Amino acid sequence: MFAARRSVNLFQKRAFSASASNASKVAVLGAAGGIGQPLSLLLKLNPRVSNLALYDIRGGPGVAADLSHINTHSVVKGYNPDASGLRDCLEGSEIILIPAGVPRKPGMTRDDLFNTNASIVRDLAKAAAEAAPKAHVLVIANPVNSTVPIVSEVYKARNVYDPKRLFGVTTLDVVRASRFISEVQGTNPSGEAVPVVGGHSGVTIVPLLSQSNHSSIAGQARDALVNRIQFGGDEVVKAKDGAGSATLSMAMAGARFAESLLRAAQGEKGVIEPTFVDSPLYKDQGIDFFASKVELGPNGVEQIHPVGQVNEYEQGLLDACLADLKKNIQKGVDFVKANP
Ligand SMILES: NC(=O)c1ccc[n+]([C@@H]2O[C@H](COP(=O)([O-])OP(=O)(O)OC[C@H]3O[C@@H](n4cnc5c(N)ncnc54)[C@H](O)[C@@H]3O)[C@@H](O)[C@H]2O)c1
Ligand SMILES: O=C(O)C[C@H](O)C(=O)O
Repeated sequence: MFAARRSVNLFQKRAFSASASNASKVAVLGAAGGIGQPLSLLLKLNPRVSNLALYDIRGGPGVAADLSHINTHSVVKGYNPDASGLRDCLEGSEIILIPAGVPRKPGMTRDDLFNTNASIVRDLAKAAAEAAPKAHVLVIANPVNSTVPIVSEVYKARNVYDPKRLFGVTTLDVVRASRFISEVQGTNPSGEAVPVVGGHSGVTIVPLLSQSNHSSIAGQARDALVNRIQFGGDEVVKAKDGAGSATLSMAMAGARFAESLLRAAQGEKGVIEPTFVDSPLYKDQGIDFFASKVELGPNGVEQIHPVGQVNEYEQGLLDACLADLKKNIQKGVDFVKANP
């Protein structure tokens, strides 16, 4: 009892010192949605967040009023798309998370969302480039392989592009990978780390089991596990049966990534997350964005880790990934060029 009380007190002290010296405004665009609501809840519980700004085309102020009753120190405010709602939401933000956009229904690919989500992300990026050009932008809206290049093109057109501050959120892929491998191996998922590189859709999701604790998994067991990690999103889409895709696990993954960025911004060294960023790794093949482990720092990307040693099977996965990724990225770039 005494020990429990003591650890709560220590947590509160740490929480206070982090917030006292570091005011961090975090904005969520699409905050009233399936991801937006639980993500905003987790951010409200994060002592590193001082201001939480919640925007949606409908429902932002309602979600904000609800969360604002939670007795953590951050101030929560909701915004509607009236005259200056989006701008006010964005101004002063250190981190902008974008889960705004439609989710998949059974039978759809993430690319099938492009026609709707491309313009949503483009317009939000335009507003962010104007109101908070130095914020870290975390793109959750699918298809991530294309929406991240859309944001970069919008920022480039306004001469405010900083490749170190733009992130496609691929955290859910490693969250799933560690969970799925733990189920197969009967281990604790928190002790499992499976690097996942490439992009965020189907075959562009490349798990590197040879770099995990279970490098000897082979044959059908390996194929089944790789397939489950690559198509884990489909499992949820199917189970929700028309009511959307992963929201709760995604909220956890998005909150974890935001927390990692805040830890790095507040001076912690060696914070590493997988993320889809402007990357030198395959630029020689015309592929400007790639997900791999990235060390985060106060200015965003500190160091992009290479893919590392892969086996022949994984090289095959990578080859398939790169072919698709190139097309997905180009589609985003072309969209902004044709629809600035
Ligand atoms: N990166 C990932 O790993 C990952 C994981 C899960 C889902 N997603 C994607 O996240 C997106 C959102 O999923 P969801 O389940 O939360 O969908 P949802 O439909 O439940 O919520 C989307 C929200 O966005 C809002 N919105 C729409 N247009 C907007 C605009 N112009 N400005 C602000 N808000 C706007 C809607 O009002 C809604 O509240 C989808 O594209 C989905 O595919 C990505
Ligand atoms: O599968 C989806 O469409 C949503 C998301 O990208 C996921 O991986 O769960």
